[in-house]
Amino acid sequence: MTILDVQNVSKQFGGLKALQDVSFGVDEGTIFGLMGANGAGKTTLFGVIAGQIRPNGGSISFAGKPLAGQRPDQICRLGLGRTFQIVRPFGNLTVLDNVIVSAMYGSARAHRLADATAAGRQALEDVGLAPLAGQLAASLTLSNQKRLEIARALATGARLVLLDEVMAGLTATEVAGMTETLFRLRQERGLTILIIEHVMGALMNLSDRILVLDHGVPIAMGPPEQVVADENVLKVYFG
Ligand SMILES: Nc1ncnc2c1ncn2[C@@H]1O[C@H](COP(=O)(O)OP(=O)(O)OP(=O)(O)O)[C@@H](O)[C@H]1O
Repeated sequence: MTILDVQNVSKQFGGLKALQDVSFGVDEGTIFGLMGANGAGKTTLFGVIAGQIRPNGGSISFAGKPLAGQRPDQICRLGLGRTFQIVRPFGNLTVLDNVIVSAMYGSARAHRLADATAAGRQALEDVGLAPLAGQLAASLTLSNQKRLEIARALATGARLVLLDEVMAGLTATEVAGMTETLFRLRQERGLTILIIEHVMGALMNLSDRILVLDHGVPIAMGPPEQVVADENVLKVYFG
């Protein structure tokens, strides 16, 4: 079943066409990769899907519901969460308090502190941060801050998460650990993941399907092995 349906989405910033007629569908419980050089439009596409950027054209539906005109908080409560390239935890709060705040905000609608705490603890468990629940978020390593970002998205009750470069700046061992965690989230939680990643090996390994953007234009889409052999992709990456 298609959980996210993007049809002919376009976005211009003044004269710059950041996205041109972008269409794709993401099946529930799959990992969908977004690939493209710096400035290709990947983060803009995340912003449009999450309701932070209004597109100039096209339509998006999530779990069968059109997202047009919905605010980011409304989209979040429908079960669509995102992380940002630059991690933004509440540094002065503990790891657990960070996810409790998310649980109170999102689709899980945990109004009682006990429910929010349970949802938060589960999210920390899911990303392997449970042992660090009592630490201040600011004291975490970059790798664990990225994990906390994912946990915050999960704690909102997200069924689909948009992950923006969660591998950036991590060591090879940390990348392997993160890859394993994302596979487990898909397997055990049935989570659907849309992922932007410049760490190519990880993107190829993780993704069921990949969309390649070049200056806002979709140039290839398919399974990783098909996309890396695509003539247009080779031209853009290797000239
Ligand atoms: N708010 C904005 N105002 C004007 N131009 C913007 C804005 N946001 C993005 N752009 C431009 O739109 C284009 C696409 O940017 P975007 O950040 O989506 O690319 P990206 O593929 O995510 O790049 P990166 O891999 O570097 O994060 C770029 O040329 C960028 O400069």
